[in-house]
Amino acid sequence: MFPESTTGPSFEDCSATAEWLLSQTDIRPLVGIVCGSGLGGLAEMLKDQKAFKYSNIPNFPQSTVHGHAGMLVFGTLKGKPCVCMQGRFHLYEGYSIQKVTLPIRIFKLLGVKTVLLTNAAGGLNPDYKVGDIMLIKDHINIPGFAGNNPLTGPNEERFGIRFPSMSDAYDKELLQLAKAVGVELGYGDFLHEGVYCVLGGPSFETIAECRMMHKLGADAVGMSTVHEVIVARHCGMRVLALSLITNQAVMNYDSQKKANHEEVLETGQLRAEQLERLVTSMVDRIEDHNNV
Ligand SMILES: O=P(O)(O)O[C@H]1O[C@H](CO)[C@@H](O)[C@H]1O
Ligand code: HPA
Repeated sequence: MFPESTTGPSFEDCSATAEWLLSQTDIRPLVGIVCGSGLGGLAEMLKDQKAFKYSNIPNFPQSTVHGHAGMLVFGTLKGKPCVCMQGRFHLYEGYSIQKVTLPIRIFKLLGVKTVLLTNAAGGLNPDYKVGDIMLIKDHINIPGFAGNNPLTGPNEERFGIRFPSMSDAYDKELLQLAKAVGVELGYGDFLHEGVYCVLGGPSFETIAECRMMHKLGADAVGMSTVHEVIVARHCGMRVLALSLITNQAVMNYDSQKKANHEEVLETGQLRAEQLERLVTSMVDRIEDHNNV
């Protein structure tokens, strides 16, 4: 038997939430978007909006972090039906990892084929500058090393298999497309492809931890996204994820700099428009199919 804390919301709970949402709107989303810290402006790009406060959605957790509005917005982007989480959940908010990733399973049950995830992240790669965009090509799941994986517990076969691969987590076709679209938009000088490392938070990293992650091959660090990617891939949705480098991780003992959430939100505002353009152009160009 699995302990209660590792079972998470049931398939029936997820279905009930999806059915409730589908009964409230005619939009049948093919693309699901998750907005990172300070990046919620993306949701405003949706046309013909139908928005739900998280507090009004059955079984949904509540957003508790500044910069995460707590609204689920349905609408169209470039004519394509989308659903957008204006605010995500994080482990450090105290939710179980299954609850943190519940909306991704709801996306699946709503009919979503492709998930576009955004986040704010600290740059570990010395070549990255504040305001750069990193397309995520791979991840390092530090909580996962210690057994904190969203697929822990009995496997729900209706979503996916017990042991999903993660070597193909980030869709290569979408990555190529995002690079091409980024260059077309003139973002070539501040667009990278790199590895995202997730930590539990909410405390920011020590200098030694930043040095360790960089040595392990990580280019950016954050406290989200990876759990969502694992759940999205488990149920066969395609994934594109990108980080806005909102601050440079402190790697040097001589530095007076300290990571802080205000800087994260400020950088989000500075680059919001460019990020919105990139995501909108991607939505316009992606083809809607699964990639299991
Ligand atoms: O990953 P998102 O949700 O963008 O948020 C990032 O910003 C917060 C820290 O400032 C952390 O929650 C980190 O994960
Ligand atoms: N560390 C962890 N998470 C973050 C950071 C960071 O430096 N910046 C934005 N989210």
